[in-house]
Amino acid sequence: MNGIRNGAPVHDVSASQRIGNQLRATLLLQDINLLEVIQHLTHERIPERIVHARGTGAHGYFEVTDDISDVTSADFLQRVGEKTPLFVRFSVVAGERGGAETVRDQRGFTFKIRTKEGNLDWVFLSIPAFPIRDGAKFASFTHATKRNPRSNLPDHTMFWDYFNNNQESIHSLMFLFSDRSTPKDFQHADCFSVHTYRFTKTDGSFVYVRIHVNTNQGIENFTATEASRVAGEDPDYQTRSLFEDIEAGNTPSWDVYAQIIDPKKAANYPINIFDSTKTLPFADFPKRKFGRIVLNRNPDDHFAEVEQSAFSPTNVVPGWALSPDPILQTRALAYPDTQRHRLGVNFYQLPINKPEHSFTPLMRDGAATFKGLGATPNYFPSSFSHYDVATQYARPDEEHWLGTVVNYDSQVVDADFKQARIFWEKTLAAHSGQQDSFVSNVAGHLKDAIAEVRKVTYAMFTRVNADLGKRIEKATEAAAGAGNALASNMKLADLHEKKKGSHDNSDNFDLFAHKAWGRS
Ligand code: HEM
Repeated sequence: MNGIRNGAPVHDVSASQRIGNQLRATLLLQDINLLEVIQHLTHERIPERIVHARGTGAHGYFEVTDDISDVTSADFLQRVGEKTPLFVRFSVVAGERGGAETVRDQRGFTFKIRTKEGNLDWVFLSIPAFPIRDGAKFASFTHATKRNPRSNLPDHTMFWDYFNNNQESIHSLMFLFSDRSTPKDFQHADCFSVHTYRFTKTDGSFVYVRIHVNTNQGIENFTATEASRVAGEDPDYQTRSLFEDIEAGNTPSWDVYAQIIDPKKAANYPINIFDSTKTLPFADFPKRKFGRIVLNRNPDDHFAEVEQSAFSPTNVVPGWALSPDPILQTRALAYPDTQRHRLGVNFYQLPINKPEHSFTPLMRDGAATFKGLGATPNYFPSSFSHYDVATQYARPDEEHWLGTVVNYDSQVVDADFKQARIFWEKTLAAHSGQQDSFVSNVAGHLKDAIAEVRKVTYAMFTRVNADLGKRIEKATEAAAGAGNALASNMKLADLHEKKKGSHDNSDNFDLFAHKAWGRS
Protein backbone atom coordinates (compact mmCIF):
# COMPACT_ATOMS: atom_id res chain seq x y z
CA MET A 1 0.00 0.00 0.00
CA ASN A 2 1.27 3.46 -0.90
CA GLY A 3 0.20 5.39 2.18
CA ILE A 4 2.36 8.42 1.55
CA ARG A 5 1.73 10.57 -1.50
CA ASN A 6 5.22 10.18 -2.94
CA GLY A 7 4.34 6.62 -3.84
CA ALA A 8 6.57 4.89 -1.34
CA PRO A 9 5.19 1.73 0.29
CA VAL A 10 3.89 1.83 3.87
CA HIS A 11 3.95 -1.39 5.81
CA ASP A 12 2.25 -0.69 9.13
CA VAL A 13 -0.58 1.52 7.94
CA SER A 14 -2.36 2.06 11.22
CA ALA A 15 0.68 1.93 13.50
CA SER A 16 2.26 5.03 15.03
CA GLN A 17 5.95 5.36 15.77
CA ARG A 18 6.56 6.03 19.40
CA ILE A 19 8.95 5.40 22.24
CA GLY A 20 7.56 2.94 24.67
CA ASN A 21 5.38 0.02 23.88
CA GLN A 22 2.41 0.30 26.21
CA LEU A 23 -0.03 3.11 26.99
CA ARG A 24 2.69 5.28 28.51
CA ALA A 25 4.56 6.33 25.37
CA THR A 26 5.41 9.39 23.30
CA LEU A 27 4.96 9.84 19.52
CA LEU A 28 7.76 10.79 17.14
CA LEU A 29 7.66 13.68 14.70
CA GLN A 30 9.51 11.50 12.19
CA ASP A 31 6.42 9.31 11.72
CA ILE A 32 5.75 10.51 8.17
CA ASN A 33 2.76 8.24 7.60
CA LEU A 34 0.89 9.56 10.62
CA LEU A 35 1.75 13.21 9.83
CA GLU A 36 0.67 12.98 6.20
CA VAL A 37 -2.56 11.12 6.85
CA ILE A 38 -3.68 13.53 9.56
CA GLN A 39 -2.59 16.63 7.67
CA HIS A 40 -4.53 15.52 4.61
CA LEU A 41 -7.63 14.91 6.71
CA THR A 42 -7.52 18.37 8.25
CA HIS A 43 -7.56 19.91 4.75
CA GLU A 44 -10.31 17.78 3.25
CA ARG A 45 -13.11 20.37 3.27
CA ILE A 46 -13.47 23.19 0.77
CA PRO A 47 -15.91 26.11 1.07
CA GLU A 48 -19.44 25.13 0.16
CA ARG A 49 -21.26 26.99 -2.58
CA ILE A 50 -22.80 30.24 -1.25
CA VAL A 51 -26.09 29.09 -2.83
CA HIS A 52 -27.07 25.63 -4.13
CA ALA A 53 -24.71 24.01 -1.59
CA ARG A 54 -26.68 20.76 -1.38
CA GLY A 55 -26.43 18.80 -4.61
CA THR A 56 -26.06 15.53 -6.42
CA GLY A 57 -25.05 14.65 -9.97
CA ALA A 58 -25.05 12.17 -12.84
CA HIS A 59 -23.57 11.61 -16.29
CA GLY A 60 -25.50 11.17 -19.51
CA TYR A 61 -25.92 12.73 -22.92
CA PHE A 62 -27.77 15.34 -24.96
CA GLU A 63 -29.33 14.01 -28.16
CA VAL A 64 -30.57 16.15 -31.04
CA THR A 65 -34.12 14.96 -31.79
CA ASP A 66 -35.30 17.62 -34.24
CA ASP A 67 -33.50 19.90 -36.66
CA ILE A 68 -32.91 23.40 -35.30
CA SER A 69 -30.02 24.36 -37.60
CA ASP A 70 -32.09 27.17 -39.16
CA VAL A 71 -31.63 29.27 -36.01
CA THR A 72 -28.24 28.23 -34.59
CA SER A 73 -24.83 27.25 -35.90
CA ALA A 74 -23.96 25.44 -32.65
CA ASP A 75 -21.99 22.47 -33.93
CA PHE A 76 -23.50 19.96 -31.51
CA LEU A 77 -27.02 20.85 -32.73
CA GLN A 78 -26.38 20.42 -36.48
CA ARG A 79 -27.10 16.71 -36.89
CA VAL A 80 -30.33 14.98 -35.80
CA GLY A 81 -29.48 11.87 -33.78
CA GLU A 82 -26.06 13.12 -32.63
CA LYS A 83 -25.32 12.54 -28.95
CA THR A 84 -23.05 14.80 -26.88
CA PRO A 85 -21.90 13.68 -23.42
CA LEU A 86 -22.95 15.77 -20.46
CA PHE A 87 -22.73 15.98 -16.70
CA VAL A 88 -25.62 17.30 -14.61
CA ARG A 89 -25.67 18.65 -11.07
CA PHE A 90 -29.03 18.95 -9.30
CA SER A 91 -29.31 21.17 -6.22
CA VAL A 92 -31.44 22.75 -3.53
CA VAL A 93 -30.81 26.51 -3.27
CA ALA A 94 -30.97 27.84 0.27
CA GLY A 95 -29.91 24.99 2.57
CA GLU A 96 -26.38 24.04 3.51
CA ARG A 97 -24.35 21.16 2.11
CA GLY A 98 -25.86 18.60 4.51
CA GLY A 99 -29.36 20.10 4.65
CA ALA A 100 -32.60 18.16 4.10
CA GLU A 101 -33.50 17.86 0.44
CA THR A 102 -37.28 17.74 0.28
CA VAL A 103 -37.75 21.23 1.72
CA ARG A 104 -39.71 23.97 -0.07
CA ASP A 105 -37.25 25.63 -2.45
CA GLN A 106 -36.28 26.12 -6.05
CA ARG A 107 -34.18 23.31 -7.52
CA GLY A 108 -31.05 23.96 -9.57
CA PHE A 109 -30.46 21.92 -12.74
CA THR A 110 -27.04 22.47 -14.22
CA PHE A 111 -25.83 20.78 -17.40
CA LYS A 112 -22.26 20.71 -18.66
CA ILE A 113 -22.63 19.71 -22.32
CA ARG A 114 -19.22 18.58 -23.55
CA THR A 115 -19.32 19.70 -27.19
CA LYS A 116 -16.37 19.45 -29.57
CA GLU A 117 -16.19 23.25 -29.52
CA GLY A 118 -16.02 23.60 -25.74
CA ASN A 119 -18.21 23.02 -22.72
CA LEU A 120 -21.64 24.63 -22.84
CA ASP A 121 -23.14 25.12 -19.37
CA TRP A 122 -26.87 25.48 -18.94
CA VAL A 123 -27.40 26.73 -15.39
CA PHE A 124 -31.17 26.46 -15.00
CA LEU A 125 -33.88 26.48 -12.31
CA SER A 126 -37.09 24.58 -11.57
CA ILE A 127 -39.08 27.85 -11.35
CA PRO A 128 -39.40 29.67 -14.68
CA ALA A 129 -39.42 33.17 -13.11
CA PHE A 130 -36.60 34.60 -10.96
CA PRO A 131 -37.30 36.73 -7.84
CA ILE A 132 -35.13 39.70 -8.87
CA ARG A 133 -34.24 41.71 -11.97
CA ASP A 134 -31.63 44.04 -10.44
CA GLY A 135 -28.28 42.29 -9.93
CA ALA A 136 -27.35 44.27 -6.82
CA LYS A 137 -30.36 42.78 -5.01
CA PHE A 138 -28.94 39.25 -5.16
CA ALA A 139 -27.04 39.70 -1.88
CA SER A 140 -30.18 40.92 -0.08
CA PHE A 141 -32.30 38.14 -1.52
CA THR A 142 -29.74 35.50 -0.57
CA HIS A 143 -29.20 36.81 2.97
CA ALA A 144 -32.92 37.20 3.69
CA THR A 145 -33.68 33.64 2.62
CA LYS A 146 -30.84 32.10 4.62
CA ARG A 147 -30.23 32.18 8.39
CA ASN A 148 -30.63 35.06 10.82
CA PRO A 149 -27.06 36.24 11.56
CA ARG A 150 -27.68 36.39 15.31
CA SER A 151 -29.74 33.30 16.06
CA ASN A 152 -28.41 31.25 13.12
CA LEU A 153 -32.00 30.08 12.63
CA PRO A 154 -34.29 30.40 9.60
CA ASP A 155 -36.15 33.65 10.19
CA HIS A 156 -39.62 33.96 8.67
CA THR A 157 -39.93 37.63 9.63
CA MET A 158 -36.78 38.43 7.70
CA PHE A 159 -37.96 36.25 4.79
CA TRP A 160 -41.37 37.89 4.37
CA ASP A 161 -40.12 41.38 5.12
CA TYR A 162 -37.68 40.99 2.22
CA PHE A 163 -40.48 39.97 -0.17
CA ASN A 164 -42.83 42.69 1.15
CA ASN A 165 -40.19 45.23 0.17
CA ASN A 166 -39.27 43.63 -3.17
CA GLN A 167 -42.61 42.73 -4.70
CA GLU A 168 -41.26 42.17 -8.20
CA SER A 169 -40.63 38.68 -6.73
CA ILE A 170 -44.37 37.94 -6.53
CA HIS A 171 -44.49 35.76 -9.67
CA SER A 172 -41.59 33.61 -8.50
CA LEU A 173 -43.07 33.54 -4.97
CA MET A 174 -46.32 32.06 -6.33
CA PHE A 175 -44.35 29.10 -7.76
CA LEU A 176 -42.31 28.81 -4.56
CA PHE A 177 -45.40 28.29 -2.40
CA SER A 178 -47.15 25.97 -4.82
CA ASP A 179 -46.57 22.22 -4.57
CA ARG A 180 -44.21 22.55 -7.58
CA SER A 181 -41.56 23.65 -5.07
CA THR A 182 -41.72 20.45 -3.04
CA PRO A 183 -40.93 18.12 -5.96
CA LYS A 184 -40.70 14.44 -5.09
CA ASP A 185 -37.24 14.23 -6.62
CA PHE A 186 -35.27 15.75 -9.49
CA GLN A 187 -36.40 13.12 -12.02
CA HIS A 188 -40.02 14.27 -11.61
CA ALA A 189 -39.43 18.00 -12.17
CA ASP A 190 -38.97 20.37 -15.11
CA CYS A 191 -36.44 23.15 -15.40
CA PHE A 192 -36.09 26.38 -17.34
CA SER A 193 -33.40 28.73 -18.62
CA VAL A 194 -35.39 31.58 -17.00
CA HIS A 195 -33.29 34.12 -18.90
CA THR A 196 -33.48 34.90 -22.54
CA TYR A 197 -30.29 33.75 -24.31
CA ARG A 198 -29.36 33.91 -27.99
CA PHE A 199 -29.01 31.29 -30.69
CA THR A 200 -26.47 32.75 -33.14
CA LYS A 201 -25.41 31.88 -36.66
CA THR A 202 -22.06 32.22 -38.39
CA ASP A 203 -23.49 34.92 -40.69
CA GLY A 204 -23.94 37.20 -37.66
CA SER A 205 -27.72 36.78 -37.42
CA PHE A 206 -29.38 35.65 -34.21
CA VAL A 207 -32.69 34.93 -32.49
CA TYR A 208 -33.47 35.19 -28.79
CA VAL A 209 -34.37 31.96 -27.04
CA ARG A 210 -35.69 30.59 -23.76
CA ILE A 211 -35.18 26.91 -23.01
CA HIS A 212 -37.65 24.51 -21.34
CA VAL A 213 -36.50 21.09 -20.12
CA ASN A 214 -39.54 18.88 -19.50
CA THR A 215 -39.42 15.63 -17.58
CA ASN A 216 -40.47 12.39 -19.28
CA GLN A 217 -41.13 10.81 -15.86
CA GLY A 218 -44.13 13.11 -15.25
CA ILE A 219 -44.35 15.85 -12.63
CA GLU A 220 -44.66 14.47 -9.09
CA ASN A 221 -44.76 16.66 -6.01
CA PHE A 222 -45.00 16.12 -2.28
CA THR A 223 -47.58 17.98 -0.24
CA ALA A 224 -46.08 20.23 2.46
CA THR A 225 -46.86 17.59 5.08
CA GLU A 226 -45.24 14.77 3.09
CA ALA A 227 -42.19 16.94 2.32
CA SER A 228 -41.64 17.72 6.02
CA ARG A 229 -42.09 14.11 7.03
CA VAL A 230 -39.59 12.85 4.44
CA ALA A 231 -37.13 15.65 5.33
CA GLY A 232 -37.07 14.24 8.85
CA GLU A 233 -37.09 10.56 7.99
CA ASP A 234 -34.60 10.68 5.14
CA PRO A 235 -32.89 14.07 4.62
CA ASP A 236 -31.02 12.56 1.62
CA TYR A 237 -34.18 11.34 -0.10
CA GLN A 238 -33.61 13.02 -3.48
CA THR A 239 -29.95 12.03 -3.78
CA ARG A 240 -30.91 8.46 -2.88
CA SER A 241 -33.77 8.43 -5.37
CA LEU A 242 -31.54 9.58 -8.27
CA PHE A 243 -28.63 7.31 -7.35
CA GLU A 244 -30.79 4.20 -6.95
CA ASP A 245 -32.77 4.95 -10.10
CA ILE A 246 -29.63 5.10 -12.23
CA GLU A 247 -27.94 2.23 -10.37
CA ALA A 248 -30.99 0.07 -11.20
CA GLY A 249 -30.35 0.72 -14.89
CA ASN A 250 -33.10 3.27 -15.39
CA THR A 251 -32.37 6.20 -17.65
CA PRO A 252 -34.36 9.26 -16.56
CA SER A 253 -34.83 11.69 -19.43
CA TRP A 254 -36.10 15.15 -20.27
CA ASP A 255 -37.24 16.64 -23.60
CA VAL A 256 -35.69 19.98 -24.48
CA TYR A 257 -37.66 22.79 -26.13
CA ALA A 258 -36.87 26.30 -27.31
CA GLN A 259 -39.13 29.33 -27.33
CA ILE A 260 -37.74 31.22 -30.30
CA ILE A 261 -38.10 35.00 -30.13
CA ASP A 262 -37.64 37.17 -33.19
CA PRO A 263 -35.66 40.27 -32.10
CA LYS A 264 -38.01 42.55 -34.08
CA LYS A 265 -41.05 41.12 -32.29
CA ALA A 266 -39.23 41.43 -28.95
CA ALA A 267 -38.61 45.14 -29.47
CA ASN A 268 -42.34 45.99 -29.32
CA TYR A 269 -43.59 43.13 -27.18
CA PRO A 270 -45.44 44.25 -24.00
CA ILE A 271 -43.25 42.04 -21.78
CA ASN A 272 -39.57 42.93 -21.52
CA ILE A 273 -37.89 39.69 -22.62
CA PHE A 274 -34.85 40.60 -20.50
CA ASP A 275 -36.91 40.79 -17.31
CA SER A 276 -36.16 37.51 -15.54
CA THR A 277 -39.20 37.88 -13.24
CA LYS A 278 -41.47 37.24 -16.25
CA THR A 279 -42.28 34.23 -18.41
CA LEU A 280 -43.21 34.46 -22.09
CA PRO A 281 -46.64 33.09 -23.11
CA PHE A 282 -46.61 29.97 -25.30
CA ALA A 283 -49.41 31.49 -27.39
CA ASP A 284 -46.97 34.11 -28.67
CA PHE A 285 -43.78 32.06 -28.48
CA PRO A 286 -44.62 28.36 -28.96
CA LYS A 287 -42.27 25.65 -27.72
CA ARG A 288 -40.19 23.93 -30.37
CA LYS A 289 -38.64 20.57 -29.49
CA PHE A 290 -35.03 19.97 -30.49
CA GLY A 291 -33.42 17.61 -28.01
CA ARG A 292 -33.48 15.10 -25.23
CA ILE A 293 -31.32 14.74 -22.13
CA VAL A 294 -30.75 11.21 -20.83
CA LEU A 295 -28.92 10.25 -17.62
CA ASN A 296 -27.30 6.83 -17.44
CA ARG A 297 -24.28 6.78 -15.11
CA ASN A 298 -23.64 7.71 -11.50
CA PRO A 299 -20.44 9.57 -10.60
CA ASP A 300 -17.55 7.43 -9.37
CA ASP A 301 -16.67 9.92 -6.67
CA HIS A 302 -19.03 12.54 -5.28
CA PHE A 303 -16.37 15.01 -4.18
CA ALA A 304 -14.20 14.83 -7.32
CA GLU A 305 -17.13 15.18 -9.68
CA VAL A 306 -20.16 16.79 -8.01
CA GLU A 307 -18.48 18.95 -5.38
CA GLN A 308 -15.65 20.11 -7.63
CA SER A 309 -17.84 20.79 -10.64
CA ALA A 310 -17.88 24.44 -11.65
CA PHE A 311 -20.72 25.67 -13.85
CA SER A 312 -21.22 29.13 -15.27
CA PRO A 313 -23.56 30.74 -17.78
CA THR A 314 -20.36 32.23 -19.26
CA ASN A 315 -19.30 28.79 -20.51
CA VAL A 316 -20.80 29.36 -23.95
CA VAL A 317 -19.93 27.79 -27.33
CA PRO A 318 -20.23 29.22 -30.86
CA GLY A 319 -23.96 29.30 -31.72
CA TRP A 320 -25.11 30.15 -28.18
CA ALA A 321 -24.65 33.54 -26.50
CA LEU A 322 -25.70 35.65 -23.55
CA SER A 323 -28.32 38.40 -23.81
CA PRO A 324 -28.55 41.84 -22.18
CA ASP A 325 -30.64 40.49 -19.27
CA PRO A 326 -29.04 42.36 -16.31
CA ILE A 327 -29.28 39.34 -14.00
CA LEU A 328 -27.52 37.18 -16.57
CA GLN A 329 -24.84 39.84 -16.89
CA THR A 330 -24.40 39.94 -13.12
CA ARG A 331 -24.05 36.16 -13.13
CA ALA A 332 -21.23 36.51 -15.69
CA LEU A 333 -19.15 37.98 -12.87
CA ALA A 334 -20.36 35.79 -10.01
CA TYR A 335 -19.68 32.20 -11.05
CA PRO A 336 -16.04 32.16 -12.25
CA ASP A 337 -15.23 34.56 -9.41
CA THR A 338 -16.66 32.35 -6.66
CA GLN A 339 -15.08 29.27 -8.28
CA ARG A 340 -11.60 30.82 -8.11
CA HIS A 341 -12.28 31.21 -4.39
CA ARG A 342 -14.00 27.85 -3.89
CA LEU A 343 -11.71 25.64 -6.01
CA GLY A 344 -8.65 27.70 -6.90
CA VAL A 345 -7.63 29.68 -9.96
CA ASN A 346 -7.10 26.59 -12.13
CA PHE A 347 -10.51 25.06 -11.42
CA TYR A 348 -11.16 24.62 -15.14
CA GLN A 349 -8.22 22.16 -15.33
CA LEU A 350 -9.93 19.72 -12.95
CA PRO A 351 -11.03 16.59 -14.86
CA ILE A 352 -14.78 17.23 -14.27
CA ASN A 353 -14.53 20.78 -15.64
CA LYS A 354 -11.91 20.32 -18.34
CA PRO A 355 -13.12 20.72 -21.92
CA GLU A 356 -12.17 18.05 -24.46
CA HIS A 357 -9.82 20.46 -26.21
CA SER A 358 -8.51 23.54 -24.52
CA PHE A 359 -5.68 25.87 -25.37
CA THR A 360 -5.47 29.07 -23.37
CA PRO A 361 -1.93 30.46 -23.72
CA LEU A 362 -2.90 33.75 -22.09
CA MET A 363 -3.70 32.07 -18.77
CA ARG A 364 -0.70 30.52 -17.03
CA ASP A 365 0.57 29.53 -13.60
CA GLY A 366 -1.41 29.72 -10.37
CA ALA A 367 -1.96 27.08 -7.68
CA ALA A 368 -2.46 23.54 -8.98
CA THR A 369 -1.38 24.11 -12.57
CA PHE A 370 -1.67 20.67 -14.17
CA LYS A 371 -0.33 21.34 -17.61
CA GLY A 372 2.10 24.17 -18.25
CA LEU A 373 2.64 26.00 -21.52
CA GLY A 374 6.25 25.02 -21.98
CA ALA A 375 7.80 26.95 -24.85
CA THR A 376 4.44 28.23 -26.16
CA PRO A 377 4.40 32.04 -26.48
CA ASN A 378 2.20 33.28 -23.64
CA TYR A 379 1.37 36.58 -25.30
CA PHE A 380 -0.61 37.39 -28.41
CA PRO A 381 0.02 38.10 -31.20
CA SER A 382 3.48 36.61 -31.45
CA SER A 383 5.84 36.14 -34.40
CA PHE A 384 6.34 32.55 -33.28
CA SER A 385 2.84 31.37 -32.41
CA HIS A 386 1.24 28.79 -34.61
CA TYR A 387 -2.28 29.48 -33.47
CA ASP A 388 -4.93 31.88 -34.57
CA VAL A 389 -8.34 33.03 -33.37
CA ALA A 390 -11.38 31.24 -34.75
CA THR A 391 -12.28 33.62 -37.59
CA GLN A 392 -15.10 31.41 -38.91
CA TYR A 393 -17.36 32.77 -36.19
CA ALA A 394 -18.44 36.28 -37.05
CA ARG A 395 -19.39 38.14 -33.88
CA PRO A 396 -23.08 39.06 -33.92
CA ASP A 397 -23.13 42.82 -34.12
CA GLU A 398 -26.78 43.52 -33.55
CA GLU A 399 -26.61 45.53 -30.39
CA HIS A 400 -25.79 49.23 -30.44
CA TRP A 401 -25.85 51.02 -27.13
CA LEU A 402 -25.83 54.77 -26.64
CA GLY A 403 -27.17 56.56 -23.60
CA THR A 404 -26.58 58.33 -20.37
CA VAL A 405 -25.22 56.45 -17.39
CA VAL A 406 -27.97 56.16 -14.76
CA ASN A 407 -28.36 54.44 -11.40
CA TYR A 408 -31.27 52.26 -12.41
CA ASP A 409 -33.32 50.56 -9.71
CA SER A 410 -36.45 48.99 -11.21
CA GLN A 411 -39.78 50.01 -9.69
CA VAL A 412 -42.68 47.65 -8.95
CA VAL A 413 -45.76 48.37 -11.07
CA ASP A 414 -49.21 46.78 -11.45
CA ALA A 415 -48.00 44.81 -14.48
CA ASP A 416 -45.67 42.88 -12.16
CA PHE A 417 -48.74 41.25 -10.57
CA LYS A 418 -50.34 40.15 -13.83
CA GLN A 419 -48.53 36.81 -14.29
CA ALA A 420 -48.90 36.04 -10.57
CA ARG A 421 -52.67 36.64 -10.99
CA ILE A 422 -52.82 34.28 -13.99
CA PHE A 423 -50.93 31.68 -11.94
CA TRP A 424 -53.51 31.94 -9.13
CA GLU A 425 -56.67 32.31 -11.24
CA LYS A 426 -55.85 29.90 -14.07
CA THR A 427 -52.84 27.64 -13.41
CA LEU A 428 -53.59 26.68 -9.81
CA ALA A 429 -57.36 26.72 -10.36
CA ALA A 430 -56.97 24.17 -13.17
CA HIS A 431 -55.56 21.56 -10.76
CA SER A 432 -57.91 20.33 -8.10
CA GLY A 433 -56.88 21.28 -4.57
CA GLN A 434 -53.85 23.35 -5.67
CA GLN A 435 -55.31 26.71 -4.61
CA ASP A 436 -56.03 25.26 -1.15
CA SER A 437 -52.50 23.85 -0.93
CA PHE A 438 -51.04 27.21 -1.90
CA VAL A 439 -52.96 29.05 0.83
CA SER A 440 -52.04 26.49 3.44
CA ASN A 441 -48.36 26.43 2.32
CA VAL A 442 -48.11 30.22 2.71
CA ALA A 443 -49.99 30.22 6.03
CA GLY A 444 -47.75 27.48 7.45
CA HIS A 445 -44.71 29.64 6.81
CA LEU A 446 -46.01 33.19 7.22
CA LYS A 447 -47.54 32.41 10.64
CA ASP A 448 -44.01 32.55 12.07
CA ALA A 449 -43.40 36.14 10.97
CA ILE A 450 -44.26 38.99 13.34
CA ALA A 451 -47.75 40.55 13.02
CA GLU A 452 -46.47 43.81 11.51
CA VAL A 453 -44.86 41.91 8.63
CA ARG A 454 -47.78 39.51 8.14
CA LYS A 455 -50.09 42.47 7.55
CA VAL A 456 -47.97 43.82 4.70
CA THR A 457 -47.80 40.35 3.13
CA TYR A 458 -51.62 40.12 3.14
CA ALA A 459 -51.73 43.39 1.21
CA MET A 460 -49.18 42.00 -1.28
CA PHE A 461 -51.31 38.91 -1.98
CA THR A 462 -54.44 41.10 -2.16
CA ARG A 463 -52.76 42.94 -5.01
CA VAL A 464 -52.55 39.58 -6.84
CA ASN A 465 -56.23 38.79 -6.13
CA ALA A 466 -58.54 40.14 -3.42
CA ASP A 467 -59.93 36.73 -2.52
CA LEU A 468 -56.41 35.26 -2.28
CA GLY A 469 -55.41 38.05 0.14
CA LYS A 470 -58.43 37.34 2.36
CA ARG A 471 -57.87 33.57 2.34
CA ILE A 472 -54.21 33.90 3.24
CA GLU A 473 -55.00 36.32 6.06
CA LYS A 474 -57.66 34.04 7.49
CA ALA A 475 -55.55 30.87 7.29
CA THR A 476 -52.40 32.55 8.59
CA GLU A 477 -54.07 34.25 11.56
CA ALA A 478 -55.77 30.97 12.49
CA ALA A 479 -52.40 29.20 12.33
CA ALA A 480 -50.62 31.96 14.24
CA GLY A 481 -53.07 31.45 17.10
CA ALA A 482 -52.42 34.17 19.64
CA GLY A 483 -50.36 36.02 17.06
CA ASN A 484 -47.05 34.91 18.54
CA ALA A 485 -44.22 34.68 16.07
CA LEU A 486 -41.25 32.51 16.97
CA ALA A 487 -39.30 34.22 19.74
CA SER A 488 -36.07 33.84 17.77
CA ASN A 489 -37.33 35.84 14.78
CA MET A 490 -35.79 39.17 14.06
CA LYS A 491 -37.66 41.92 15.87
CA LEU A 492 -38.10 44.72 13.39
CA ALA A 493 -38.60 47.17 16.21
CA ASP A 494 -35.00 46.50 17.24
CA LEU A 495 -33.82 47.46 13.82
CA HIS A 496 -35.95 50.58 13.55
CA GLU A 497 -34.39 52.06 16.65
CA LYS A 498 -30.84 53.09 17.00
CA LYS A 499 -29.84 51.44 20.25
CA LYS A 500 -27.11 53.72 21.50
CA GLY A 501 -24.08 51.99 22.95
CA SER A 502 -25.71 48.56 22.90
CA HIS A 503 -23.94 47.42 19.79
CA ASP A 504 -20.49 47.85 18.35
CA ASN A 505 -21.88 48.58 14.94
CA SER A 506 -24.99 50.52 15.94
CA ASP A 507 -23.73 53.52 13.99
CA ASN A 508 -24.03 51.48 10.84
CA PHE A 509 -27.80 51.71 11.06
CA ASP A 510 -27.44 55.37 10.11
CA LEU A 511 -26.00 54.30 6.78
CA PHE A 512 -29.16 52.39 6.02
CA ALA A 513 -31.53 55.18 6.97
CA HIS A 514 -33.46 56.22 3.89
CA LYS A 515 -32.32 59.79 4.23
CA ALA A 516 -28.64 58.88 4.07
CA TRP A 517 -29.41 56.97 0.87
CA GLY A 518 -31.14 59.96 -0.71
CA ARG A 519 -34.55 58.29 -0.80
CA SER A 520 -36.40 60.14 1.94
C1 HEM B 1 -27.63 38.00 -9.87
C2 HEM B 1 -28.11 36.76 -9.87
C3 HEM B 1 -27.32 35.54 -9.47
C4 HEM B 1 -26.12 35.43 -8.86
C5 HEM B 1 -25.17 36.56 -8.40
C6 HEM B 1 -25.85 34.02 -8.69
C7 HEM B 1 -24.73 33.48 -8.08
C8 HEM B 1 -24.48 32.15 -7.90
C9 HEM B 1 -23.31 31.62 -7.25
C10 HEM B 1 -22.19 32.46 -6.67
C11 HEM B 1 -23.41 30.27 -7.28
C12 HEM B 1 -22.42 29.27 -6.71
C13 HEM B 1 -21.56 28.77 -7.85
C14 HEM B 1 -20.43 27.89 -7.41
O1 HEM B 1 -20.01 27.94 -6.25
O2 HEM B 1 -19.92 27.13 -8.26
C15 HEM B 1 -24.63 29.94 -7.94
C16 HEM B 1 -25.08 28.67 -8.19
C17 HEM B 1 -26.15 28.39 -8.99
N1 HEM B 1 -27.01 29.29 -9.59
FE1 HEM B 1 -26.94 31.27 -9.42
N2 HEM B 1 -26.90 33.30 -9.22
C18 HEM B 1 -27.81 34.20 -9.71
C19 HEM B 1 -28.98 33.89 -10.36
C20 HEM B 1 -29.30 32.65 -10.83
C21 HEM B 1 -30.32 32.36 -11.81
C22 HEM B 1 -31.21 33.41 -12.48
C23 HEM B 1 -30.28 31.02 -12.04
C24 HEM B 1 -31.05 30.18 -13.02
C25 HEM B 1 -31.82 30.65 -13.95
C26 HEM B 1 -29.26 30.46 -11.16
C27 HEM B 1 -28.96 29.12 -11.07
C28 HEM B 1 -27.94 28.60 -10.31
C29 HEM B 1 -27.67 27.18 -10.19
C30 HEM B 1 -28.47 26.06 -10.84
C31 HEM B 1 -26.55 27.05 -9.37
C32 HEM B 1 -25.89 25.75 -8.93
C33 HEM B 1 -24.67 25.49 -9.76
C34 HEM B 1 -24.06 24.15 -9.44
O3 HEM B 1 -24.78 23.15 -9.49
O4 HEM B 1 -22.86 24.10 -9.17
N3 HEM B 1 -28.69 31.48 -10.46
N4 HEM B 1 -25.28 31.10 -8.31
